[in-house]
Parts: sequence; C-alpha cells; structure tokens
Amino acid sequence: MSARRLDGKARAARLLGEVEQRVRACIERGVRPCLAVVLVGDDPASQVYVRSKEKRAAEIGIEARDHRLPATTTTDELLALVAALNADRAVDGILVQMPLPPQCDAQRILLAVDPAKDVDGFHPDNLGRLMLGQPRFVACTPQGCMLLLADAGIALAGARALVIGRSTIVGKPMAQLLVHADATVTVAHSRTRDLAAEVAQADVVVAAIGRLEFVRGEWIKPGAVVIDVGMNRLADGRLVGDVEFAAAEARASAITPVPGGVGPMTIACLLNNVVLAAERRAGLS
Ligand SMILES: NC(=O)C1=CN([C@@H]2O[C@H](COP(=O)(O)OP(=O)(O)OC[C@H]3O[C@@H](n4cnc5c(N)ncnc54)[C@H](OP(=O)(O)O)[C@@H]3O)[C@@H](O)[C@H]2O)C=CC1
Ligand SMILES: Nc1nc(=O)c2c([nH]1)NC[C@@H]1CN(c3ccc(C(=O)N[C@@H](CCC(=O)O)C(=O)O)cc3)C=[N+]21
Repeated sequence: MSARRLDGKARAARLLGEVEQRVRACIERGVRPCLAVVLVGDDPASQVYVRSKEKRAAEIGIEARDHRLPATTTTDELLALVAALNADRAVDGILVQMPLPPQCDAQRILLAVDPAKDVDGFHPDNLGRLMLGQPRFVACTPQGCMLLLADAGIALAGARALVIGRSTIVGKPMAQLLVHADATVTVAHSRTRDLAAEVAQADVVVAAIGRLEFVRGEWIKPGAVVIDVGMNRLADGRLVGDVEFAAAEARASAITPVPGGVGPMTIACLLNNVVLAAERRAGLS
C-alpha cells in the first residue's frame, strides 16, 4: 500500500480562500482585520516564519503590523508593548513569536496578552476553554492537524490516537481535540517506555517531537493515518519531519509530507483566528 499524501499546502490555500471572503465582509463593515506580530531578536528561523505569516496575511487583506525588538529586550519592555497592543482597538490579534530570548519570561508575557486577542491560543484562559470543550481560539497547529485528519476521511470516534509530544502549544491541545472527537487518546513523551509498541497500536499517529525521522516507518500499523508536525532543518537547508517518511508512506493509508503538510495549515489557521477576532469587532459573530 502507498499512502495518500495529505496536501497541507492545497488545504491551506482552500482555507485561506474562505478566510479571504470573511475578511471582505469585515472590511465592508468598516473593520480591517489586523494582526500584530511581535518578534524579539534575530533568530533566522523565526524571521522566516514571521515573514511568511505577514505575506499570507497581506495576500488576503489582513493588515500585519510588525514589531521587531532587539535581542536584549527585557520582560518589562515586552509587557509594555503587549499592554499597548491590548489597548489598541484597531488590533484584532497579537502573536508573540516563540521562542523568546532567555531573559524574557515567556509565561508572564503569554498571560499578559488579552485572551480575546490571543490568536495563537496559548493563553491559559483559551487553553482552559479548550479543556472544557468550549474553545475560543484553538492553537493553530493542532487545529490544522484536525482539518487534515478530517480530509483523511477516517472516523476518529473510537479510533486509537497516539500523540507523541506533550508541549503546551502542540501535544497537549492536540490530545484534547482528539478526545473531543471521541478518539481513545494516548500521549507519549520522552519517558514513554516502549514508543514502538505504542505506535504499533495506533490508528492515528501525530508526531510532535522535534527529532529527525525519530518515528520509524516499520512501527506504523498498516493503514494508519500519520500526521507529522516535526520541522527539522538539515545542514543543506532541507526540511525533514519527525517520521521516517518513505518507509511510513509504504504502510500508512494517509500521511502528511514535510514540507507542505502541517506547516502551511498552521499559518492558515492563525489567519482564520484573526478573522474570527475581527468578526467579533465587526459584530458579525
Ligand atoms: N508545523 C508547525 O506548524 C509547527 C511545527 N513545530 C515542530 O514540532 C516539533 C515539536 O514542537 P514542540 O511541541 O514545540 O516541541 P517541544 O520541544 O516543546 O516538545 C517536544 C516533545 O517531544 C517529546 N520527546 C522528546 N524526545 C522524545 C522521545 N525520545 N520519545 C518520545 N517523545 C519525546 C518531549 O517529551 P518531554 O515532555 O518528556 O520532554 C516533548 O513533550 C518541532 O520539530 C517543532 O519545530 C512546532 C510548532 C508548529
Ligand atoms: N507564537 C508562535 N506561534 C506559532 O505558531 C509559532 C511560533 N510562535 N514559533 C515557531 C512555530 C513554528 N511555526 C511554523 C509555522 C509555519 C511553518 C511552515 O509554513 N512550514 C512550511 C515550510 C517552511 C520552510 O520551508 O521553511 C511547510 O512545512 O511546508 C513552519 C513552522 C509556527 N510557530
């Protein structure tokens, strides 16, 4: 069997088309959706992501306001900027690009973002709402993974799902979304005793580890669906996922490529969250 490739690039383009329509409706009501992007320091990977987000935003009529701060920025300086963006009526969404330099207290900064503008879905208020099954902003990467799973056409209800990774931005919200979709969910992490055995049981595998081709193709249960969140940059510039793609593709029924899988979905879901916030301001939702 050779797996169907879940084309995140195409799915993201479709979602962005829908978001663009909704942006137009906001603009007709006099509300221009606006995302404030805060980037601290000069990490090259972060610069690439931020540029990509701002480009996509501009293409569909969302205003992207760029706030670049030096690597020496203090927590208090960042808190002051966040407070100003919270108070700015024209700003619908605030994204503070992670990771932050070590002297910045990321927890304090995430807590300071107005939950109604937290388009990343990282604020405890939004994470808590997700736990309760009453989501406001759902973290973009897990939201994108759920859309790709819907496209894979498998019934999640009753399926065995394995999430590898338990970060607050990917693994934990992903597991919550799968629970709400009635899957039977296992969360694996670095202390998991026998990862291969867990993978072998799973109808759905979501890998969010950050280790190149860590999930071996031979572990995959034949016919399983594989979502690869991992982004590992090789010395030659190539981007590789957390799953051994070629071998996994031979066993799975559907699989996301890297690049062109989850990554573009993350950006589309972010802009989806921005328009959601703008619709509230425009009285459209
Ligand atoms: N496509 C996209 O849009 C995005 C991609 N990413 C990518 O996804 C990956 C994960 O990101 P993120 O969640 O932020 O990463 P973190 O580093 O925060 O979390 C990694 C998780 O993997 C677990 N882990 C580490 N080693 C092992 C192991 N040997 N076996 C099982 N689990 C292990 C860790 O376990 P423990 O908790 O025990 O340490 C941890 O829970 C990265 O490659 C990142 O670049 C991230 C965000 C968005
Ligand atoms: N506050 C915050 N929010 C984030 O959402 C956030 C963050 N910080 N910090 C970093 C991670 C990572 N992330 C990616 C988004 C898109 C691609 C993406 O578009 N990837 C393309 C390829 C890009 C390339 O080739 O470099 C793809 O997979 O096809 C990747 C990674 C968002 N993150």
